[in-house]
Amino acid sequence: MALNDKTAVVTGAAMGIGKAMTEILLQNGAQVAILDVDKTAGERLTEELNKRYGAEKTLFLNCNVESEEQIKAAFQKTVETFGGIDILCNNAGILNESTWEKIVSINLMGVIRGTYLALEHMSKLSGGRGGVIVNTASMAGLGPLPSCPVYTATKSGVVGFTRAMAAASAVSGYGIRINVLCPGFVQTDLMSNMSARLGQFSHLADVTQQLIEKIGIINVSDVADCLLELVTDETKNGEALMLFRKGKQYVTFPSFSE
Ligand SMILES: NC(=O)c1ccc[n+]([C@@H]2O[C@H](COP(=O)([O-])OP(=O)(O)OC[C@H]3O[C@@H](n4cnc5c(N)ncnc54)[C@H](O)[C@@H]3O)[C@@H](O)[C@H]2O)c1
Ligand SMILES: CCCCC[C@H](O)/C=C/C=C\C=C\C=C\[C@@H](O)[C@@H](O)CCCC(=O)O
Repeated sequence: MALNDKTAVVTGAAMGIGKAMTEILLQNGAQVAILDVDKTAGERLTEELNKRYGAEKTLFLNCNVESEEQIKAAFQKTVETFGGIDILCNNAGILNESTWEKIVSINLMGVIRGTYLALEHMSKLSGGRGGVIVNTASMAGLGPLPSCPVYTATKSGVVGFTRAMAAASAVSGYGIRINVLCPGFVQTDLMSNMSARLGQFSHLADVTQQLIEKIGIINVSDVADCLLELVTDETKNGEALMLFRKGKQYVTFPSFSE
């Protein structure tokens, strides 16, 4: 998929991985709706991007992915502004085991909500032009992080949901490819104040730090490069792309069909 004049929606786009995703999509010719709950960070980023890419290429929408009303309005405004949606990056996510219901509400339910709303705008069965959805999970969605059991559960859920939706899309003829990114540890704010984020599991902070040192930390640009691969390679549907310091790898899952 060439990105010139394609329209992308990125959630959690104001900082970290989402910001890097937004930038690589703009660099490759797309126009981007920047959705984030942090109005100040979103407006600051949009002002910076407008200077580099032109105001006609970006649209900031203050949006909490926990809110059906807000995300519905954001998608509608995106369609009104750019004429449609071709790419969705369900990226917004948090880590704080003390508020585990919020992790579920944002990391898993927010991805489901965004995907289902995108179907209404993107599916060829409902007048859309098809496209691609990339969900941001984590390596924790492939193997458990003992210090973050609910975060692990949400990311495992995103992997499973993505693979099921990709199969459903292929069989149904939605014309939408759906893939999942599983980064290892990435240098962003989500990695700060780790002990506080672990809640009742803060006693496992040292174990987690040892894992961080073992697996290593990558940059947001490494994740953005993998996003671009999943967006532009039209052979990719139902794929889980894992990336960490040693490199990237498409995950092979058990097959029960043989
Ligand atoms: N940093 C890592 O090590 C790492 C590794 C693998 C996966 N991830 C995942 O990558 C995604 C992005 O994380 P990050 O590391 O860039 O974190 P970050 O904290 O740097 O950025 C997260 C962004 O999402 C926004 N956000 C938070 N809650 C929101 C909500 N309810 N609605 C809309 N926007 C919201 C924040 O305002 C922020 O701009 C998350 O899903 C995270 O779980 C992160
Ligand atoms: C406190 C920071 C949390 C960051 C969350 C973010 O999503 C990053 C996750 C990165 C990596 C997760 C790796 C999970 C690995 C598990 O499979 C673990 O059980 C592997 C143990 C490997 C070993 O000990 O050899």
